[in-house]
Amino acid sequence: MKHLAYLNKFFIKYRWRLLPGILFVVASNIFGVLPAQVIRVAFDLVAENIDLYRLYDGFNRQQVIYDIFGSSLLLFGLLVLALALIRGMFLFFMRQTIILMSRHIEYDLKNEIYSHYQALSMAFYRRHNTGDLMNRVTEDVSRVRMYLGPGIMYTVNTVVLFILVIYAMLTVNVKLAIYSVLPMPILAGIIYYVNNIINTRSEKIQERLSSLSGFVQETFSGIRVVKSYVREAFIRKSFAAESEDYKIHSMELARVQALFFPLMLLLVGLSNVIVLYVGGVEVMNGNITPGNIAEFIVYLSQLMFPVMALGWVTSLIQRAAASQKRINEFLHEQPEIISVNGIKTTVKGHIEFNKVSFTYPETGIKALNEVSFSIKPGQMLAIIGRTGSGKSTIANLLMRMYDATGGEVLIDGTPINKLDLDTYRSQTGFVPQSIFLFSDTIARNIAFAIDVMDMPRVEQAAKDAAVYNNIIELEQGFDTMIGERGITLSGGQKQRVSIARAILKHPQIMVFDDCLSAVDTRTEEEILNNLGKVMQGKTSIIIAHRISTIKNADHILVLDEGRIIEQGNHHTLMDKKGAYFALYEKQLLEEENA
Ligand SMILES: Nc1ncnc2c1ncn2[C@@H]1O[C@H](COP(=O)(O)OP(=O)(O)OP(=O)(O)O)[C@@H](O)[C@H]1O
Repeated sequence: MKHLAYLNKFFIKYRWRLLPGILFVVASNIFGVLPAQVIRVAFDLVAENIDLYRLYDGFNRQQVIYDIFGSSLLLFGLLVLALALIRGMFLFFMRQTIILMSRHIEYDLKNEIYSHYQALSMAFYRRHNTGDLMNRVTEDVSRVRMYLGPGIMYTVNTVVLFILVIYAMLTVNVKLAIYSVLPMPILAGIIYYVNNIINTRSEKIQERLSSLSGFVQETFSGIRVVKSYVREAFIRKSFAAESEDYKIHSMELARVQALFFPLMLLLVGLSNVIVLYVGGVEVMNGNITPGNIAEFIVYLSQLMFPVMALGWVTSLIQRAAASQKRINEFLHEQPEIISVNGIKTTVKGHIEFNKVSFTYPETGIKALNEVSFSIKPGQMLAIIGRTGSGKSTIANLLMRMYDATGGEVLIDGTPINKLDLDTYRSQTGFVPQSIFLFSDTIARNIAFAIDVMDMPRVEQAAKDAAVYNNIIELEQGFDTMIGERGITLSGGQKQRVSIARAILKHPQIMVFDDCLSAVDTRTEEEILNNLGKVMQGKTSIIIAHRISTIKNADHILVLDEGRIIEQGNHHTLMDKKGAYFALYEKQLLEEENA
């Protein structure tokens, strides 16, 4: 329950919805209880008047008595109707305040979680899968809303109705009141017990559903692999097995649910029988009137819902508490990458790595080991090395996706973690190794860094990235949808759109992480030439596998197992006749053979 205390701030924020809401609940219940008393009076009136009517049998007056009797019954009928209408009005306002409040809080909570997610660092995203992140912002928030809306509404409703009805019962006849509410605690207990079973089973179903949708999502994302390996039948079988599991759990739930209502009706029926029997005896003893029995039956029917709600709301609150616990776990996660009072400055582009080491927190893999180098504004740094040698890790540290675990990364002489994160990142451009494009138009993908679309800038960026001609050849040009809802670009086109997206920013520091691998050498040369112009006076870091890509760089680092094994420019490295030279020879040979 303590986890739900987190939501109290929202109750304060929306107090002017909650407080009137509670008043409306009370008012609707008062008008819900009153009709029972009107019915009792009407019932007794009928009993009395029938006797009176018979007494005047054969007299002229009998018709007058009949008329008075008829019109007073009509009056009672109208009174019951009016009370029901007033109750209905308050019920409407009750929902309009409390349920609407829960929707407002749901909206606030979702936004709060989402923006917190955005503040969290890469390591957090590595630790948790996307399904989990999505579930907490959708499923868990929905459960919490059930507590905020129906949970609170029915709890107040139950308490108020209980007090009013039990009080009304006790004022009529204590003995009858005790007898008729006797089965109620049993009813509430059973409902609570059955509800818990239902919830545990629902939870299992939910888990199965998540795993089923995860399975479907993955197999459709990888549909090309599935088809090319002719694994459709195998995947279908796995899907059927997952569905079977889901079906079994759903059927188990349906069995319990099927028992639920008959059991409840049995206990309610039992209460009615007790009222009729004990009430009948009391009427015969002259302690109560037959109208009181009718009144009691109405009370009992009114109590039925709160008793049901009691069990339901209890388990609903338990589930909401479990969900809020999960939400709080994420909300209390602190971003590892922070910049408190960071320096907001214009970056010139002087980069220095001073004995930088880095170990990935998730795996404990030491990806960089005392790496030192320096590069001045306007220069191009190239990084080459075997796969897994730590090249992308340098890019990650430069973009401050992670902080170095040893040594220092300095930007214009200032430690990178002293700079304001957003200001710094807004002056850097990054083209990641695994290209990610949004399911949107090409233009909007390229213009991702800016708030207002600027077509001339988009077109220029596309030209610089040597993808302009490919785009205008498409039927809808820059307005062509790409991604899941649109066309599929080739690997090289995707890389170039991604480069255009970074170029458009005109950043002071640009990092290209192996993003020319799917581009042919001629186009690569064109892009590098354009970059030379765009990045004049700015710093670029190019990670590559081909020497042809980097041979014109001002400084080249050769990495191996997280260490720099050679550095210099193309000529000095060639003269060394070391690892770089060997790689060059090897690639030259491969090219000749090709
Ligand atoms: N996010 C991560 N979490 C844990 N370990 C990682 C992560 N990213 C990389 N590594 C590990 O760190 C080491 C260096 O990886 P890195 O991606 O920097 O190599 P790379 O030189 O860029 O390789 P490639 O040329 O194949 O892209 C590898 O052993 C890799 O398994």
